Parts: sequence; structure tokens; C-alpha cells
Amino acid sequence: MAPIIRDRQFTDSSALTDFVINRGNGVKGLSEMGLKALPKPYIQPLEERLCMTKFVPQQSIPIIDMSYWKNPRVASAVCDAAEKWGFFQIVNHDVPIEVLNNVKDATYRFFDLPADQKNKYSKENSASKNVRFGTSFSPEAEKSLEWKDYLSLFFVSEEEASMLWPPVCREQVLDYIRRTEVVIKKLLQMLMEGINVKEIDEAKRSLLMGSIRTNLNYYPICPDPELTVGVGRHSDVSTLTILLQDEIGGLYVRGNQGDGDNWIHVPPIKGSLVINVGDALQILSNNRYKSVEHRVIANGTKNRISVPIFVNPKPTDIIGPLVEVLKNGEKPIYKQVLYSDYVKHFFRKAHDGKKTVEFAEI
Ligand SMILES: COc1cc(/C=C/C(=O)SCCNC(=O)CCNC(=O)[C@H](O)C(C)(C)COP(=O)(O)OP(=O)(O)OC[C@H]2O[C@@H](n3cnc4c(N)ncnc43)[C@H](O)[C@@H]2OP(=O)(O)O)ccc1O
Ligand SMILES: O=C(O)CCC(=O)C(=O)O
Ligand SMILES: [Fe+2]
Repeated sequence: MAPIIRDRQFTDSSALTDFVINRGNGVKGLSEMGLKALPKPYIQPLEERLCMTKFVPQQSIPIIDMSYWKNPRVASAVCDAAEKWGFFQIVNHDVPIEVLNNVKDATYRFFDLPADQKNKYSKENSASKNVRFGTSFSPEAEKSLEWKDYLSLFFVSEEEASMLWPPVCREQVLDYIRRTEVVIKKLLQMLMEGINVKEIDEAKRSLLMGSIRTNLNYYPICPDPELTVGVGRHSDVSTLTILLQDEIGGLYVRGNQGDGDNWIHVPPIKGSLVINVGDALQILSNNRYKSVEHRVIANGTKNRISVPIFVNPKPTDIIGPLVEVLKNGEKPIYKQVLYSDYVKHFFRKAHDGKKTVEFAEI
């Protein structure tokens, strides 16, 4: 059935929900209809929009060259960036450029599928909870929707992926995960040494990288980009996030100057990967490493994609400050929480900046 539209606008919000969510057209479908104005549900309150006066053009997150990763100066730069910024970019990281290009192409292939093909992976239709196509962040919980569609792939095994993940992107995403794992291990090794954890044994390995979720994000051209957001202010609930972005730009990170209401652009650098600390690592390190708020603006002229790999504890792990960081008598800031409870808390509310971590505070 055709959506109920008049003069390229929806007549009511249930017709919009039906078209975008129930029928799997997503915001990409809305964008491609050539709407003249942004539908009301996507209009964000003024305080959640990012205005020019809050940009800090002269600042930049660190860019770290991983060529000589065994050099202690690299480890020191990584730990320093994780403490002060919570965000950095890495170059010369050894993940081949073809692997990155292939996963970007695969992302376009998935989102270019007809709506009924993508909708096979929606929350209602997907054969597994580990594969989910969706739009916005948590449409049931949000007062204002976000201008983004996504495919979320929770990795269980290559066997499961080969049965359940969409064939148009499966191999490329798996390859991206495989090739990135080496970098993830190097970074975690450096970060652990920085907080006196000498060895990553099996229990630590599980806490640090026991589960992997990869999202394919698609931000289509938006009719009124300044009225909405691509992704609202949030910190990730991961240990570390490895993010591949395309050449469009639009990711902003909260700065660490003055009152903190300043936002720094993360410029696309060909072949680089953006790394950020997530809440789980902030909790494990008892606030030594910081998970920092970030957001994505909408774009009025270009489609944008990004592919984050969220490296997480296992859902069944209990997370809290590591004994090594408390050894010198430091007071724990966080209690022990079941990681899947933490993630469910995150997903059941709208994006609300750094508030998720309060769930684990003592
Ligand atoms: C989508 O836009 C986003 C996403 C993000 C994500 C940032 C991250 O850091 S993701 C890393 C999250 N960590 C993990 O996935 C590893 C641990 N996993 C788990 O603990 C579990 O797999 C689980 C995610 C908690 C799901 O557990 P399960 O027992 O199967 O519970 P459910 O009832 O299925 O789900 C609970 C609740 O969460 C919603 N949900 C589940 N998966 C997703 C998903 N991939 N995307 C969105 N929402 C999800 C689910 O709908 C349930 O909510 P209800 O309201 O329906 O109860 C950052 C920024 C973004 O814009
Ligand atoms: O698209 C981006 O650049 C960032 C997306 C993001 O923050 C997320 O998916 O958690
Ligand atoms: Fe994020």
C-alpha cells in the first residue's frame, strides 16, 4: 500500500511510522521520496541541535601513527589520549585499505536492498536477536527521532554468521572484524599496561573483548539537517569502539575545555580508524580512561555511512573496577554490575549523553 502523503508530507504520524518502521523503508526511504520539509517527529528540541557557536575549529583529537607500535611512545600516546580525550584516530594500523573499502561497499549494498528485503532483519521479523535492522536509536523510547538507519550484527560464530547475516555484506563484515582484531589486541595490551595490568588472562580477555557487535550505519540526505540529528549525544557502552567513517564527516566529540559545551569535529582521514573508549572501560579502569560523549549531525546534500565495531565484555560478565586499579587504596567509583543489565538499560532509554554510566555508580 502506498504511504498516505500529501504534497510530499505525511498526513499523520501513524502513516509515517508505518512507512518508516513497519514497512522497513527507514529514513532512507523518506529521504528518497524527496520530502520538502523534515517530518515533525524528527525535529529535535533546540538544546539538542548542534549550533555553529559550539564548534571548536582549532582543536583536534590525537592522531596516532601505529607503524612502530612496539615503541613505548606509541603506548604512552594511546594511554594519554584515552585519559584526556577518550577519542583518537589511528593511521598505519595494518588493516588493509581494501578491507575497509569492501565493508563500505557492502554497507551501501545492504541499504540499497528493497525495503522488504531489509525488513526481513527487523526486530519483529529477524530470525535471530543477533541480527537487527532498525532506524533511529530506540523509536519506542525517544521523544524525537534520529535521522539514521542501521543494521546491527552481534558476532557469535562464523557458522552462525554464515546462516543468519545478510549475504550482501556478511563476508566483508567478517573480514573487517578478523583484520581489526589484531589492532584491538594491541590497543588493549597498551591500555592495560597503563593501569598496571601485566597480563591479559582468559577472565580479563572476556571482560575486555568477550563479545563483538558491528553496526552498519546509514545517514541519508536530510531535508532540514539543522533541525535534527544523525545520532544524539551518547557515550558507547563498549570497552573500545573501532569506527570506520567515510569521507563525508559529521562526527563530533565533546571537548575537554572550559564548561565542556564545545564540540570538536573528527575529520575523515583516508585509511584511518577512529578509536573511542566506552563506558565498560571507564568502569573497569575506575575512571582512568574516559568514555566521551559524541554525536553525529545530519547532512543536507550527501548520504553518509559509518561502521563501528563495538568491542565489549561478554553479556554474562560482571563488570566493576579492576583489582589492579584499586591496589593503591583508590576508592571504587562503580559497583559490580551484570554487563547485559547495563546494555539493556542503555537500549531502553533515549540517548541522554553520559547518563548511562550512573547505572553502575556506587
Ligand atoms: C542503534 O543505534 C546505536 C547503537 C549504539 C550502540 C552502542 C554500543 O556500544 S553497542 C554494544 C552493546 N553491547 C553488546 O551488544 C554486547 C552485549 N550484549 C548484550 O548484553 C545483549 O546482547 C543485549 C544487547 C543486552 C540484548 O540482550 P537480550 O537478552 O537478547 O535482550 P533483548 O530483550 O533482546 O534486548 C534488550 C533491549 O535492548 C534492545 N536492543 C537489543 N539489541 C539492540 C540493538 N542491536 N540495537 C538497538 N536496540 C537493541 C531491545 O530492543 C530491548 O529493548 P526493549 O525495549 O524491546 O525491551 C550507539 C549509538 C546508536 O545510535
Ligand atoms: O557515525 C558515526 O560517526 C558515529 C556513530 C556512533 O557514535 C555509534 O554508532 O555509536
Ligand atoms: Fe557511538
